[in-house]
Amino acid sequence: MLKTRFENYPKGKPFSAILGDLLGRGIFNVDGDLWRFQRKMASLELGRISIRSYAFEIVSFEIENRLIPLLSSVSDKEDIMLDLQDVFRRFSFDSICKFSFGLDPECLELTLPMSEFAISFDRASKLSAERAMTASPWIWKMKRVLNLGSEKQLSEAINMINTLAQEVIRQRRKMGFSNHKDLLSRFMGTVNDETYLRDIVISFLLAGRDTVASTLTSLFWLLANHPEVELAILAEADRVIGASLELTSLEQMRELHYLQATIYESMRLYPPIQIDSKFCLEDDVLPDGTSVKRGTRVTYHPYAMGRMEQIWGPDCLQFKPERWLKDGVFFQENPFKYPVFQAGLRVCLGKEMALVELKSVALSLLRRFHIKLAAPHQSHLRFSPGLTASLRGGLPVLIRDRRTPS
Ligand code: HEM
Repeated sequence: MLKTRFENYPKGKPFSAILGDLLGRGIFNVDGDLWRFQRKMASLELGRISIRSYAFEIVSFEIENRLIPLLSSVSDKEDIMLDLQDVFRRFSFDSICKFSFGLDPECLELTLPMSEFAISFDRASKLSAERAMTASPWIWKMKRVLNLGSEKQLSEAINMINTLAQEVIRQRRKMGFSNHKDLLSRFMGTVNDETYLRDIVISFLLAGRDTVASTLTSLFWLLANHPEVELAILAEADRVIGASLELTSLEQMRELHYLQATIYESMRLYPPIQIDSKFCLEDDVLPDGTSVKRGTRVTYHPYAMGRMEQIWGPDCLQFKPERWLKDGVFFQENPFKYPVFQAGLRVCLGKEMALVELKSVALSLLRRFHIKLAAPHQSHLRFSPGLTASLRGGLPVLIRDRRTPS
């Protein structure tokens, strides 16, 4: 594993460069000491029980009041296809905005236009990924100096993101923040620096939106192709929760071991962040003796690692939630073998919140609806360029209410 000296970015690296490094983290667009301080604060806030219950409250509200009504409105209509990926992206954007800033962009109201914030993020993410794939860095660097083509568009998207993030902070200030439970209000109680707060806003949106939507999209595609796994999830829910379809409590969600195993297994095959890089701040030596010079980019590949026979055995390409269960109880594989949430010093700070969100959505939708792929014979998923995995062409599905007699 990389030593801690491999911090993320050289001092003063611009946000565009951070986006270009495959997972944005504006919080850490800073030198090592400040990064450690900020990460510590974020980790203290996200570690609180109160914030987890707050996350559960928000997610439950979004599911009951927006997601389920939306799916119900198209259920049993054989001529209406729904792009589940688009729905999940809207859902996760609304949820992360409410959780992080206490503001509601209402993206899940399909009749309303998608938020300009979300559109700018998508544009910046796509352009950054395309930049990372250019044959030589000189091409994009030259375009950036001349402010041309894709670099001009990227800089416009980033300016828009920065302006909107500042607007979020202004609104939060105007509405008052002392009695609010969202993350930004908690930070505003102790920090007054505008740039720091702006970076927090951007970091949480980048970290918590597309990752969740991407996981849900692949999960539902896998479940549509593995009805036996779907049945096992439903049987576990009936056993643990009983007949009530309402989401009950965080404690009860934790008892859904098979569901958790299914989510982990789905992310093993389809990690939302397929590839991740770090830059080396000083000359260093990896544990296997490989020497790495200052400035080298070191990349690891969770997508490839999840499919390696040396790591997962001869059935590595099969979707088998059981590999995560010991006597029916979920057990965590070594995080260095499964770096879907990173590991060690840099492990995802929102992991617990993400799991609550993923389990809640999966459970609520599976228990109410039968979700059928509109193109059932697609044997593998195809991705578009972006910082987070997203399906080319979305995930068109047909929805059927489970209570409707067949
Ligand atoms: C399935 C969902 C998610 C996955 C797979 C995921 C994965 C990751 C990964 C791989 C990193 C490490 C990036 C790096 O430094 O190399 C990370 C960092 C982070 N994640 Fe998540 N994440 C998810 C959801 C969330 C959510 C919902 C939140 C917010 C509530 C969040 C907040 C963060 C933050 C703040 C960091 C920065 C930590 C740091 O760089 O030190 N994540 N995440």
